Amino acid sequence: MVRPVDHPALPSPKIGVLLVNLGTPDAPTIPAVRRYLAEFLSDRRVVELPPILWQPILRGVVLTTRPRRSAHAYSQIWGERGSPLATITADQAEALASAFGPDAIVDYAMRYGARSIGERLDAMKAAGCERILIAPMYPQYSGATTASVNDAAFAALAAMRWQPAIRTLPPWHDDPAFIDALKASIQGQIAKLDFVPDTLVASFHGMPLSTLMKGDPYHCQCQKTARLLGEALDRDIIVSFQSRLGRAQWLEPPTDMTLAALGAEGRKVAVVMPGFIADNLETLEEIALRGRETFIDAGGKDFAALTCLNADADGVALLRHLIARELEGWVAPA
Ligand SMILES: C=CC1=C(C)c2cc3[nH]c(cc4nc(cc5[nH]c(cc1n2)c(C)c5CCC(=O)O)C(CCC(=O)O)=C4C)c(C)c3C=C
Ligand SMILES: [Fe+2]
Ligand SMILES: [Fe+2]
Repeated sequence: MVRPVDHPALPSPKIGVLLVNLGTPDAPTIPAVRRYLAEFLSDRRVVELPPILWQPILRGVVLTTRPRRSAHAYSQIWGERGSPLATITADQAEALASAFGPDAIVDYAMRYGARSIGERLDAMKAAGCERILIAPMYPQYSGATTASVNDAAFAALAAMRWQPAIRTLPPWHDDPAFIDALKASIQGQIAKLDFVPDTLVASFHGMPLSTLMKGDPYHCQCQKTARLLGEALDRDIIVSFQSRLGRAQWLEPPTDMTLAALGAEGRKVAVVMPGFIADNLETLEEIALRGRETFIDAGGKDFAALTCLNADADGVALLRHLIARELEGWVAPA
């Protein structure tokens, strides 16, 4: 068959892997944080109130008060390369660049703010990706996180004439490889502390209690991660939920009250945050800085906030394992 001379050039077929995390402001400033929060908190997967009720509260109250406090929080954790969440996600993608063979492209995107999912999917398509794995970087599934990432990916696809084939990475909250990676990371970090923790707290990002009642599996998946981790480490783990926002009832118990009570009891505490695969504002500011303060103010002395798996060897090996399994049939096993 003869190809018309003006037929558009076609790149050779590739596989794409798109790591997607939450997103972060462009800068630790009030205007940048306001822009970020306006997009984030307008997502109906995140705040499920009808927009006619929520938007006046968001515009009139939340976006006039919260950005100042949040910008200050971000300024305390901002690094030379920017927001830790963005930097670590970039490092994870970089570390995986050649993990799935010469025909696979590994990239990353953010659900909110810069480096959007649509922009990166367009870039992958232009580079010849005919099959793409969307990999939301959340161990536990929730409508507000995993589903929101997948919605945004499929919305971007809706604008494409020639869509790539798509797979999405399932949650891995109970995957033995995740539990093993957490166990190794926690044991390694605890061995380097200058005290021996007698109490291990697993703090997860909170969600409104109503999401559990409506069938969101997030709460159960957090509990299961903590139970399996406790079994693997052969020790009790106290589960708590951080970052309550607004007046509605959230998942309980709250991490700040848990840490205050443990401080008052004189416990030696290590906090792990197995709901995040990369350190971010919630781990570095809310727990490592403010959580420590709460604990010390209540009378506690020994406190450690352990880091997430990040782009450390254990973290990269885990992501490689999870992604390789999902690419089965698309790329030959390594
Ligand atoms: C790990 C999963 C997360 C869930 C579940 C989640 C739910 C959720 N979050 C908010 C509101 C805010 N979250 C904020 C920051 C933030 N949230 C997550 C992850 C989850 N959120 C991360 C990783 C981060 C940090 C991002 C970074 O740049 O480092 C913020 C912004 C900061 C602040 O002002 O406190 C808000 C707001 C809701 C309402 C919600 C569930 C419905
Ligand atoms: Fe959040
Ligand atoms: Fe928070």
